Amino acid sequence: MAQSAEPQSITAFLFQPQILPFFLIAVLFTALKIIDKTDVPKIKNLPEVPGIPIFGNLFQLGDNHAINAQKLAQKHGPVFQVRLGNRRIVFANTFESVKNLWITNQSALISRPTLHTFHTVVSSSEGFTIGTSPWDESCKARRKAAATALNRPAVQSYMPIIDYESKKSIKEMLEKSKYGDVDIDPNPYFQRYALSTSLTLNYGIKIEGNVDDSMLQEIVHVEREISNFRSTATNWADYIPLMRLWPGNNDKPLEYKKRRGAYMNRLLSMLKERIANGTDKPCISGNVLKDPEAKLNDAEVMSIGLTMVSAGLDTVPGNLIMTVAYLSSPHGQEIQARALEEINKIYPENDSWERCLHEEKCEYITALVKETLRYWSVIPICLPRKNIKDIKWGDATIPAGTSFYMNAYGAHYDTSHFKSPFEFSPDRYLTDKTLDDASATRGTPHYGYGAGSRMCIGSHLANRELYTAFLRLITAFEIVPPRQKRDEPILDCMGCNKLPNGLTMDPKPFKVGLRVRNRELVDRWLREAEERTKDL
Ligand code: HEM
Repeated sequence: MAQSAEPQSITAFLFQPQILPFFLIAVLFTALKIIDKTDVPKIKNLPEVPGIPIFGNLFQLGDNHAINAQKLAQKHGPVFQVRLGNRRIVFANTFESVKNLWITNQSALISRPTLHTFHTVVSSSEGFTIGTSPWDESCKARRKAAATALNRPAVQSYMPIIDYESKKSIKEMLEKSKYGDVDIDPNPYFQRYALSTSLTLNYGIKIEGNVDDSMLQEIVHVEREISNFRSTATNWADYIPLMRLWPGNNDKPLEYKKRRGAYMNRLLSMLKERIANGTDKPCISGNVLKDPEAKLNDAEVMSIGLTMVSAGLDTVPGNLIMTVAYLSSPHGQEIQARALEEINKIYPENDSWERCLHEEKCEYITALVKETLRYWSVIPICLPRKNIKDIKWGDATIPAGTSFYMNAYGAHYDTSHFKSPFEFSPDRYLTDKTLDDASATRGTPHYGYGAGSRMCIGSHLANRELYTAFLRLITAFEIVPPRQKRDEPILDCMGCNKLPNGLTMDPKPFKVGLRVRNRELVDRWLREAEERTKDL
């Protein structure tokens, strides 16, 4: 009797009007303490941006993490810690701090964190790409296989594909612009250029149709949506587990997962069918599937396929078309004139279209490619990393298991490293007489491809795609502003982006005019490329 009366009396005590408010506050406080725990405790001696319970610094970083983190760095220093929901994140915001953490500490900073929306929802059946995989034996094997297939000599052997695809895009641009009479949006031509190149490399299957090809449009659309699920800024449910319970929270990710699964499985079955019929063409996944010694299982072959389809799809066209936009501006006219002069000096016989397949002799175009990768910073917050060993930063020890975000935009617009970073200036990357920025030509030129142990393994391929496209576009066309004011591009790296909190830049639509420089010559270059690639 006495035992059953005791709890009742405690309840009665707590529910007294003068006690209840204190009791509720205590309950709330304890609940907050439990929910509000971060994966990694506060790191001592590392500046911290003060945040609020549950959300941490999500509101301060807002819908443009790159710009807002750069502003926070002015107050808290180049490297600081924030809390995004229950995650502790170390942000690096300057060129030097990225170099120290990503390059000097590359063996420690080799893994990637997993995030709920992308890893648990979108990737539950097809698995992760290489760039989203934590470091383990499987990731190592996939990365090695893909890196071997994308190394410099391998990429040289793919130049016929780049020859074919760039010819095809320029030919279609000529036709759609009615040889310069109509302004056009260059984006779809370069989306096909990038995707068809990757599909040919990986599956031996190219996009046969024009830019309205339905498979092209489906893949471009779905991969863009999925890249937003990968963004470190858009999905608050990644950081606040309670938000995952919100009805409908997973509907969109699940829809796109299904749509992606459909074309990924179709591409793999097409390849397997061709292998069975003996009609397949040499390609990366085909080589793995046919190799009896291959150490990769089916899931790993799918992961390489996912990587090849997605990795260059937003990045190559984003860089290409935004520099085409810039070239149409008044300063862009000067850059085109300079580039053309340099190309004509090296290739007085007008054979640059063919020679660029074997050599990269025009230093000015190489510099234009580098400046493109810096200025447009198409992945403003680089793919996230996680350290597998403690890392020292000043007096702080950042424990293994912490997530790191590289503010590539902040590093590219760091005035202590780049002179006049807001100017688009290929000259800063010329090695001789270095006109305006000596520091940029030493060591790592930019972080467009990331840095260190998990740096982009597609950079040789992407560089060749960009170099070939710029050289061919500049020799074929005078790129001029559009006729209508409303079609004019926005020429700053943040203003031009439809989706500043996405993983990759999504350029706002614009048009340019393309005046053919010498129709006879362009027709000849197109014919020759067609002849060279007729068996592809
Ligand atoms: C201009 C085009 C491209 C840009 C700007 C770009 C940029 C990047 C960046 C910033 C990273 C993260 C690196 C890091 O964490 O340090 C990355 C990773 C990666 N990229 Fe690219 N990329 C491009 C094209 C490509 C292409 C064409 C491919 C392959 C076909 C590719 C394959 C990869 C892979 C596999 C990774 C993951 C590496 C890893 O996690 O170990 N990329 N890329």
